[in-house]
Amino acid sequence: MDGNEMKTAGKCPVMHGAITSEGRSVMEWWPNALKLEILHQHDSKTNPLAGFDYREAVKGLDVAALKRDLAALMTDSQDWWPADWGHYGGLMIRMAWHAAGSYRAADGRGGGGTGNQRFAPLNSWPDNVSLDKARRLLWPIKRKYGNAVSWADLILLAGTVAYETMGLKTFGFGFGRADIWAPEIDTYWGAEKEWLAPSDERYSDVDKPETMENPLAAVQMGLIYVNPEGVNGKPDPLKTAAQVRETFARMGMNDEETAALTAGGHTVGKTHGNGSAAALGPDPESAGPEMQGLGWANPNQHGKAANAVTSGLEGAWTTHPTVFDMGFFDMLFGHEWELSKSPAGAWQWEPVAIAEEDKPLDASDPGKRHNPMMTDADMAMKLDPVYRAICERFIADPAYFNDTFARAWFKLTHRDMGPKARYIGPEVPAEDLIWQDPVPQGPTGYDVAALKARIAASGLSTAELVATAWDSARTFRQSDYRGGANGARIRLAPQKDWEGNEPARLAKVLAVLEPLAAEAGASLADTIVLAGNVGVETAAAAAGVALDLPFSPGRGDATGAMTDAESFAPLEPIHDGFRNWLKKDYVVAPEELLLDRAQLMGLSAPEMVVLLGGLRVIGANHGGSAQGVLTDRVGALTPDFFVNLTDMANTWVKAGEHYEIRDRKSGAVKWTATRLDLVFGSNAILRAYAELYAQDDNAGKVVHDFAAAWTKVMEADRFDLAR
Ligand code: HEM
Repeated sequence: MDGNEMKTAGKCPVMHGAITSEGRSVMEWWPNALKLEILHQHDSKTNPLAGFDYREAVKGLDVAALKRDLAALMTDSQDWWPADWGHYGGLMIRMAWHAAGSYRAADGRGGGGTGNQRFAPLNSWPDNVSLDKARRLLWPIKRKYGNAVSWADLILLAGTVAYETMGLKTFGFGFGRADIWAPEIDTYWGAEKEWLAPSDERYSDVDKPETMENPLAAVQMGLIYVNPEGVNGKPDPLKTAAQVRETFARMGMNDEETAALTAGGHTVGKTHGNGSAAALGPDPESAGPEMQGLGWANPNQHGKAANAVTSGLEGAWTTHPTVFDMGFFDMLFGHEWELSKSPAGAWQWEPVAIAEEDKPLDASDPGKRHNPMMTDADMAMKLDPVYRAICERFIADPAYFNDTFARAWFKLTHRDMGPKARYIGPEVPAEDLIWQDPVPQGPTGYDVAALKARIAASGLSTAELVATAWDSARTFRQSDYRGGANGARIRLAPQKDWEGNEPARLAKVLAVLEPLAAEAGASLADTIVLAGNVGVETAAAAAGVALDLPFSPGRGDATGAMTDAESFAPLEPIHDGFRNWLKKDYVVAPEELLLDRAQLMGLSAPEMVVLLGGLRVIGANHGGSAQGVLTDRVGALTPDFFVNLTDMANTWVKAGEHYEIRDRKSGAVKWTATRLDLVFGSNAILRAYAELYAQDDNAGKVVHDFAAAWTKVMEADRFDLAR
C-alpha cells in the first residue's frame, strides 16, 4: 500500500473493523473513563518468556565474561556509529544515566529497573537522541548472553563498566532487573502534547522550582532533568541551579550527590551539536521500517563521530574525556567562562582563554583541538554557593570525590530495585545503605498459633486489627519496592504520625501488640500482620466461613537509625480508597487515586474490587466510622457491599458530600456511601466485577478472593523469601 492508498483507505467499505493503531482508541470519546488496563500491564500474554524466572536465571550468568566483553566493546569502534576518541564510554554512561535518571521518588515510577528505555515514549524522547545507537551497539552482547542477562541489567552494567574502563573504582553492581515487553502505561510523564513545551506548563510559577507538578521530576516534556541551555533555554546558572536542586531532590538525591553526579558524569564524553539538528530524521518510534528501530538519521554524518548531532551543544568538558579524573573541576574552576553558541545554535559556555594543550582533541581527528564547553547546569556547580562549596571539598580531596561519586552512581542505578536482598551477583556490596530502607531478618521459630490466640483474646476489635495491618502494608509500591509491613516502620516517625494512619487508634493498637510480640519472641512487624490475619479470619467466621490464612514469619523491626525519615514523606497516603479516606484538600477524583494506589500495590482489578468491598463490610474504614459501609452486619466478611450496592430496591441520591442509598418505596435511608463506593456500581467494568461478587452463587468466592488478595498485600514485601 503506498502513501496515497493509505490516505484514502478510511473510505473503503470493506477490510476494516479493527482498531490496531494508537490514537484510534474508541475510548477517546470518554477521556475521563478509568483506565483499568494500568492494572494489567506486562501480563503473560505479552511475555514470550512466561514461566521463565529471570531472577533465578541471572544467578548462572558468567559476570566476569560479560564484563570482559563489555570492556572490549568500549574500544571496538563501529563504522556505522564511530566512537568518540575510539571509546564508547561517554555514550554508554549517558544511556545508563538516562535509564536510571527517569526515576522519581514521588511515586517510585520511572528508573532503569525494567528496561523501559527500549520502548516509547522513552526510546524517542528528545533527551534520548542517539541512545538508540548505544543500545544497538549492545545488541551483539545481548544476543550472545541471551536470557541470562536482561536489557535492564545490561544497560546499567554497560554504564558501570564504562566507568571502570575509564579508571573509576565503582561501588559494586547488583543484577536482578527483569525486562518488560511493552511500555508502561501507568507512568505519568506530563500533560503536554508537544515535546519540550515551555516549562511553565508544569509549574504554577516557573521561578519557584518546588511548584512543579507532582510526581514529575523533569522541567520539560522529553527531558530527563533540566534544560542544558538554561531555564526555558535562557542561560542563567543560578536559576538553573535551583531547578537542578529540585529535580535531583525529586530523584532522592541531596546536594552533595547531585554535585558529584553532575561533575562525575561530565568528566567523560562530550556533547554533540556539530551541525543543524533540523537535518535529523524522525525519532525511532516515527521512523520508517527501513530504519529498523533506529531514529534521528543524520544525513551529514558519513560515518564520522565528529559530525554527530544529539543535544545540539558541542564539545567536551575536559582535556582527557576518556579518563575519569579531576578534569571537570580543573576545567570549570581553572577558567573564566563566557556564553557562546554551538554550531547547531545552542547556548553553551566556553572559556574566555585557555592554553592550547588544555583543549580536548577532536573526537575523530587527533590533529585538531577544540574549545571545551560547559552546560548551564555545569556552570551552576560553580556559581551556586552551596554546590560551589561542595565542589571545593571534592577538589581538595579527590579520593573523597571518587568515593562520593561511586556511591551516588550506585544509588542512581539501584534506587528502584528496593531492598538489598533483591540484588543478585558477585559484586553486591556488603555495606547496608540507608536509602535501601534496611530491615534486619526477624525471628521465625516462635509459636505462631499461640501468638494468634493471644491477639484474638486481646480485646482489640476486628476493625482495629485489620486497619492496623492494612495501614502497615499498604505503603508498599512495586514501582520501587519501598514501603510495606516489613520493618514495622509504622511505629516510627514519620509514619506513626500520618493522618491516614489515625495516630490515636494506631498508638492504642500498638500498645497492645508490642508486649504480645515481645512475649512471643516475634517481631512487631510479624505481629501486626498476624493481627490483621486474626481480624480477617474472625470476619470470615462471622460470615460462616472457616479461614486459615497463610503466613510466613521472619519480618524484622527496623530502628530509627535504619530509617531515613525524610525519604519516607512521598510514601504518605493522601488517599486510601480501600479504607474510604481521602485527605480533605485533595482534588483528583478518588477513583483515580484508588486506581493509582492499586497499581502501585500490584493488584489486579478484581483483587482491587474484592479488597475494597471486603474492607468496607469488615468496617475497617478510616476512623472506624460506619460511613460508607453498605451492610448491617459490620464485621462479617459478607458480599453485602456488592449485593446492596447493586440492589434495584434502592435508589442512590447525592446528599452533600456523600450519597444516600434509600429504599425505593419508602424513601428511608438505608446506608450512606461515598462517591468512590458508588463508582463500583456505575463504572461499567467495576460494576461487572461487583455484580459477579453479588451473585447468589458467589458468597464463598468473596471470602476466598478477599483472603487471597489480602495475603498478597500482607506478603508483598517479603524480600528475604525466595521469589
Ligand atoms: C545536571 C543535569 C545534567 C544536564 C543538564 C546534562 C546535560 C547533558 C548534555 C546536554 C549532554 C550532551 C548530549 C550529547 O549531545 O551527546 C550530556 C552528555 C553527557 N552526560 Fe549529562 N547532564 C546532566 C547530568 C548528568 C549526569 C548526572 C550524568 C551521569 C552521572 C551525566 C553524564 C553524561 C555523559 C557521560 C555525557 C556524555 C555523552 C557522550 O559522550 O556521548 N550527565 N549531558
